[in-house]
Amino acid sequence: MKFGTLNDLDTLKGTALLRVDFNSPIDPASGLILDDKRFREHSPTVKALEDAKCVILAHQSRPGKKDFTTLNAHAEKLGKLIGRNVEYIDDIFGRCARDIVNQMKAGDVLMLENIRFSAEENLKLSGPEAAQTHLVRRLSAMGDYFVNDAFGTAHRSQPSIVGLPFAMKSVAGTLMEKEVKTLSRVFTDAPSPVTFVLGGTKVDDSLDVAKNVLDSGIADQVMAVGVVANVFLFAKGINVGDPAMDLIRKLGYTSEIEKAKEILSAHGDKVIIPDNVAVREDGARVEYPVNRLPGDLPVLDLGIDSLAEFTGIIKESGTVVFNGPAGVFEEEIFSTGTFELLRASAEAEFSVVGGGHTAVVVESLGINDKFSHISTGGGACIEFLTGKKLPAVAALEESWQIFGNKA
Ligand SMILES: Nc1ncnc2c1ncn2[C@@H]1O[C@H](COP(=O)(O)OP(=O)(O)OP(=O)(O)O)[C@@H](O)[C@H]1O
Ligand SMILES: O=C(O)[C@H](O)COP(=O)(O)O
Repeated sequence: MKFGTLNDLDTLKGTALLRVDFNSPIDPASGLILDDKRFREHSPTVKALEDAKCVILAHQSRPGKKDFTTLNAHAEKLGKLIGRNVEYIDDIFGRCARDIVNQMKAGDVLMLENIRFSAEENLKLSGPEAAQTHLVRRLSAMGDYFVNDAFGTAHRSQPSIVGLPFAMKSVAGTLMEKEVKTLSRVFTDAPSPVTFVLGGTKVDDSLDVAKNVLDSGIADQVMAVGVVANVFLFAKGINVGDPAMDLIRKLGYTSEIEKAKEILSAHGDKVIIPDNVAVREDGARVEYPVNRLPGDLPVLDLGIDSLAEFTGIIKESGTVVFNGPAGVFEEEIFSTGTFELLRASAEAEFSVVGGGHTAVVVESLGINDKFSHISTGGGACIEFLTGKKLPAVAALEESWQIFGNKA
């Protein structure tokens, strides 16, 4: 099945409901939005809708979290970036929101309140169920068509993501289209050899990706770094020490060790694991071979010898997919592995970065232009790479079947 895009719509006039993902890091003290990547990435879609009355639906964080807040600053930031007035209203589908939408003129942009302020948006529902929520019924009555550009939220089965496509004609925005097309290339015509570098702390997701890409033959090799490497090392019978094991336990990943063992027994020769690592000893970076690690020191980065081996393999790769840092890069002495692996990956013919932390590092190193693609998705990108169809994509495809060719 295929989904519709902006090019498939007969007209980009009328009232467009545009779902974006502006969820961004926010400074708790000042309330300032600290990173505008997602704003920059959604701008082309907002611009493409310049003849429409553009009603933006977005979220910031989740209920219960400190950065769960209103979208006033988000409207301001978008306005500055696109050089147009973006009006913000502290309402989602109530009388005030409906009145203001009714008064909009072509070319106006309106940002509704954080859609997760509506309790229903925080439910996990199927598309048809979600289409029956008050939220979707009210919102769909306010627009002529729906544009989903929120790739970063594409892995959530929430009403604005999966319900609106069942209630009205819906298409993907330019960012959604670009993300799906580029990430799909990893599965289809990626230049070989294909190397996945999987690090960071999300061990369960990373092991799912590793299993999918090795079972299916998409990856020629998987490099494990960060906490993911520690789990593989332990699965291989290496004592990574108490601090690393405590962290694995604290993150709830003890059961992942079994999964890592299964991957190693099926594809052991294709899983590349560090031979030497860096630990903190008396406040300094000290390197050890993994089979001579002192049991009481935390493993915080790839060692230099393994780094040389890993960058060598990356340099021979046609495609590199990088998700999750190689160490505690926030501390300068443990940033070498992450920085150097990213610099090497940027040189590959086809280079893709996923994961919020990793994308921020790439931008701070000033090598963002060298990568073929830096995904705006954290969880969405990694779930895509596990080979599952994302709920947002499935809903857009269904929608195109239902409404696509009808006026
Ligand atoms: N060996 C290690 N021990 C402890 N923490 C580590 C280690 N290696 C990496 N990390 C930590 O992993 C964190 C990032 O992991 P995460 O899986 O969240 O990355 P990401 O997928 O790029 O980001 P996001 O969750 O924002 O999408 C960093 O804060 C880093 O300090
Ligand atoms: O940043 C993200 O991953 C998306 O905005 C989704 O946010 P969530 O994990 O709170 O659903």
